[in-house]
Amino acid sequence: MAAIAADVDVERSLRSSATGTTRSAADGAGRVPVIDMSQSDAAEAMWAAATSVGFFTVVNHGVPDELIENAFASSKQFFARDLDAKQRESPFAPQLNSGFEYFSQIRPSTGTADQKESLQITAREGAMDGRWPAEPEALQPVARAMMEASQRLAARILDMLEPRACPNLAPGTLQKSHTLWGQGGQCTLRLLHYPPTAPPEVDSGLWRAGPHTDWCCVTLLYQLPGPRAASGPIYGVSRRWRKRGRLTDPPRTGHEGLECAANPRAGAGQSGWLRVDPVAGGVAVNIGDMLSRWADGRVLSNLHRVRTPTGAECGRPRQSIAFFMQADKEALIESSGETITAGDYILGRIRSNFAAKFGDK
Ligand SMILES: O=C(O)CCC(=O)C(=O)O
Ligand SMILES: [Fe+2]
Repeated sequence: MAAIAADVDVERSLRSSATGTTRSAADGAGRVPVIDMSQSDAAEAMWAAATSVGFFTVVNHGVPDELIENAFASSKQFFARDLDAKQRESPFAPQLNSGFEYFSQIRPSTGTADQKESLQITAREGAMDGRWPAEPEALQPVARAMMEASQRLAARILDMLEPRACPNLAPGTLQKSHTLWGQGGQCTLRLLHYPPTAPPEVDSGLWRAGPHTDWCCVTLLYQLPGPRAASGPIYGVSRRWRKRGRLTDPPRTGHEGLECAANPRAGAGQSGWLRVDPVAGGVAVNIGDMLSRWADGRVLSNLHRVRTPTGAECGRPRQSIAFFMQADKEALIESSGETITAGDYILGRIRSNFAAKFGDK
């Protein structure tokens, strides 16, 4: 499977350079583009973002504020439970990409376990049987609703990118290839919790999430502060800060730390890491390897990572929610390189991150 090996090699090649520098946001360079989905030029702006940094934030995206808030609340309650209960009620099934995992994802770029716990919910028939946690009770219905709203948004995004990214596909192919809860379903909602880090662990060589590319077509990444923190037309910046002319550096909450960089395949070398700080009312979006393959490289996935907290950020947790738009198992990802089913592709990438869970050496 040359396709899988090539994509994993991009991550592995970072081992010696994974600690590249973070560009300061003070000069405005630290922000990824914000795209207003309600504007008529949204598709144009999205194409520009997808073919440069590969990361952007969408606003007016249609996912209800209250749903996002409820999802974060249920997630918080779930992670506050005993480790034993989480493991017992939601056993991790690596081949299904489903269940609860605790400090067990080893990124090829680092060789160390991400400092996080996560609940993976894959929308395939039977995948969550015996894996839905009993508490909080609201988690299952909220997660299902989040999946539906996220899949709708991701489908809109794919529709907007498809004519330029995959001109040879029949219109609508991308969105039709991503279904929820069928036998071949592979879309995954991931609730993430990065526990507080104590100052001595800083510079330990550990990452909240080591540098990687995503395996999917597109990822929607919900960050905190959530929707209600928006207080004015300049997304993510409170009135008080705007008055003082501080447009690019809103108050820190400790939930920050996500950074992105261009894919080394872009040929521009390592261009440096940009901050993808939470934008109130916005959802961060990034291009994954599956879309990049389908588009024959017309769009590139990007690297991203969650750095370890420093200074005053220490002692604070990070919560995020990711939705991975991954094509159904039988979907054929055709490219000029190798044609591979989406099922084989995802399985290969899971294996590269959870080798021990498969009993691999
Ligand atoms: O928590 C985050 O923001 C990043 C999560 C992520 O990149 C992933 O799970 O693939
Ligand atoms: Fe990711």
